[in-house]
Formats: sequence, structure tokens, C-alpha cells
Amino acid sequence: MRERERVFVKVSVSEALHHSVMAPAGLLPFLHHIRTLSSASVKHSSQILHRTSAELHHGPVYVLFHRRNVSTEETLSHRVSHLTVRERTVLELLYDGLVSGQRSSLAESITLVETQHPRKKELAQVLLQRVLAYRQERERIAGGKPVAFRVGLSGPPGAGKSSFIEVLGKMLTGKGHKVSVLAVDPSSCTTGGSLMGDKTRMTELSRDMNAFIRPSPSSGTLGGVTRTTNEAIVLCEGAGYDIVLVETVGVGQSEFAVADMVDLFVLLIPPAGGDELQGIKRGIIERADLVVVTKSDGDLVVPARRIQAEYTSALKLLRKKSKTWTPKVVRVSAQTGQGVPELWGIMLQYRDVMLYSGELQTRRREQQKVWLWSLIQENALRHFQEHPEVQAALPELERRVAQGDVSPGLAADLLLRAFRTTQ
Ligand SMILES: Nc1nc2c(ncn2[C@@H]2O[C@H](COP(=O)(O)OP(=O)(O)OP(=O)(O)O)[C@@H](O)[C@H]2O)c(=O)[nH]1
Repeated sequence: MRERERVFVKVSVSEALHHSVMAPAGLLPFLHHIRTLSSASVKHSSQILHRTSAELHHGPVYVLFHRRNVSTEETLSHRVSHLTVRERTVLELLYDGLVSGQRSSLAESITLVETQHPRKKELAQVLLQRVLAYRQERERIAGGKPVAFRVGLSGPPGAGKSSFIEVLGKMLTGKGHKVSVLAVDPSSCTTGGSLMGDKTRMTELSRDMNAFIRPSPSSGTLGGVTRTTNEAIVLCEGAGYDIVLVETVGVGQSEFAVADMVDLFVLLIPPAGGDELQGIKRGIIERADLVVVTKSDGDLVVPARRIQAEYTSALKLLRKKSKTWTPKVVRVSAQTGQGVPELWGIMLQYRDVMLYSGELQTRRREQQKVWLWSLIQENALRHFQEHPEVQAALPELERRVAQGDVSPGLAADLLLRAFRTTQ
């Protein structure tokens, strides 16, 4: 019965196209019929016999599909109880090493969350869950205060990000902080090359025992890198890093992704006008809690002051992002170190104001939801694109949409129905 329904739906997608071209009115009864079929397919309550499209081509193999409530605890304990002895030992070692602050364990744990391997992905989630619980306990002991201050730093290539992070990072480790630097570089995902430069960056900071620097993964999508960066933040915090700096270059949506994972978002601008600044999107200026004009030294002091004044007036015209904080524009020089201690003072002032008002906690809660939804979006789209029925119908539909004889709305509707009916 279900097989017949499936085949019918398959045939009917092309039928519907025919109808849509010949007689748009003929489409409504067809869509109604598909709707009836799809609702019939979800009527089976506890267990339904589900046949995938691949099986239609590979003989009658039936898969028992359990529909049941999803319990987080159940899922987690199921995951843990299904670990082999070896896997448990590896995770135990990683966890112990991580929470005792070993950099090698932190590096290995981040590699684990970056993996594409399905089994290792599961192990990474088990590890993360434990680290999350550990972090939560530490926050509880600290009276609800976050264990780390997360700062995002963005700016166009050559803005002076790495030079600035090196100076700021050294200053902070000198004050007894543990600093981690994570990079999000979408260009390295798509081209394998890096906009942030393949040169060795932050050489001094990378030798500092209280600093941990992790370059951007060189494969995956921006969505994937966003997920692993969010997870890497959790791991860094578990490893005792109380300041987490997330650096990104202003390309694509990476800045927005980073703005959605940090407490304080800083935009770095070089003291150059014209074309170099055109790459800075207006939307990202609105997201900035602080604007830092870099390289404010020597001959560049005058243009740096001018840029500072321009951004100060521009920010006044923008919608306020926070109820309690007014974005500021400051000038620094990584070369002379001027302005860096003052800037850190402003960053701390920001953190205290936001913590005291409760806005920082609210922002973090919202960010968790944004993160959840970006994961859902990425996975749902992948499932959709990889679905056999969708893959079968897509080329023809795309072609006809491009030709203009099927509307994109109708094509999307048909593809979604083919996807849903065969879930
Ligand atoms: N005068 C001056 N030059 C600086 C300063 N900071 C960085 N620079 C120079 O600006 C150039 C770019 O600096 P980086 O720190 O590599 O800039 P970045 O934004 O990290 O650049 P990417 O690695 O390409 O993303 C280098 O030639 C630095 O020497 C500064 O404070 N003053």
C-alpha cells in the first residue's frame, strides 16, 4: 500500500508539472490529493513500516521505524552505554586532561568536535555534554557568573587584528589570565587558502604557556565552522581559559556568526579611507559594541583620529543594540601599545555593566537558541538536498524554473511535498 502511494507521488510530481503548464487550475485537486496522502502517511502512530526510496530500487527491504518521544536523558545514557571500553577510556583521558588544563587535550578535543566522522561526532557530543556539566557546576559555584569573557574581533584583511590580539593577549596573560584565540575564516573552508594569512601569526603569544591559539578549520561550510567554534568555546572554557577571543575576517556572514557567539563584539578598522573601508558592511557596524581604530601611530595618528570621529558620529545615527551600553570608538596602536590598557579597561566596564543589568545573561540565552536554529537549518537543508526523491525531481524542476514555465514557489512546494510524503 505504502509502496503504491510512493510510486504514485513520484509519478504525480511530473503530472503536476504537466498540469501547471497546460492548465494551472488542474493543480489544485492534485495538491489536495498529495496533501491527503501525506496526512495518511503520518497517521500511523507508534510504529510504521517505512520504505525508503533507495529500497524501491534495491529490493524489498523494510525498515522498522519507531516513532517515540525523544528524551534527552535517555538519548545521552544510550550514547554512553553504547561506548566501547576503548572509546570510554579515550574520552575519560581527554576529559581529565582538558579539565586539568592540558593544552594537548584541549587541541585533541577540538579536533574531535571538528571531525566529519559519524562515530567520532557522537563521541564529541558525549565529551561536550560532560564539559558543559562541569562548566555549569563551576558557574554555580561562582554564583552564576560566567567562567569566561567571550570577545569577538572582526575586521577586514590587514586591519591589524593579529598584531592587536598578540599585544592584548600578552598583556592579559601577564595579568594572570588564560587566553584562548579561535579563528573563523570562511575563505579557508571554500578555497583551502586563508584570507587571514597562512603566515605564522601571533608568534609570541603562541609560545606563551597561558595562551592557546587555534586556527580556523580548513574544511566545511560556514555553518559547520560556526558549530565547531561554538563547541570549541565550551571546550576552552572547560580547560580553564577565562578569556576567549574569537577572530574573524569580514567575509560573507562570518562576522554575523561570530557576533552571535560572543559577549562583546569588537570591530577593528584600519586608519585608511575610501575603498578599503567600503568592504565594511553597515549591518556589522550596528552589531559592534566597540569600534577600534588600529595603527594609531606615527603618520597614521591623523587619519586614525579622522576615522574615529567619523565612526563616532555614524554610531550615533544607528539603532541602539543594548539598553545599557552605548558603543564607543577608541584608537590603539599595536606597534607602540598605546591605548591597549585603556581599551581593556573599557572592555571590562562593558562586561560589568552588561552582567549587572542581566543583559549579558539574556544575550547568552538568545545565542544558545540562535545556535540551535542554525544547526537545525543546516541539518534540515542537508537532509532535504540528500533525499532521493528530491534529488530525482530536482534537475527537471530546476530546469523548468530557469526556463520560466514553472514558478519557483510551485517547484519548492512540490519538492517539499515529495520530501514530506516519503519521510
Ligand atoms: N603602523 C602600524 N602598523 C601595524 C599595526 N598593527 C599592524 N600593523 C601592520 O599592518 C599589517 C597587517 O597587520 P596584521 O596584524 O597582520 O593584520 P590582520 O588584520 O591580522 O591581517 P590578516 O592576517 O591579513 O587578517 C602588517 O604589515 C602590520 O605590520 C600598528 O599598530 N601600527
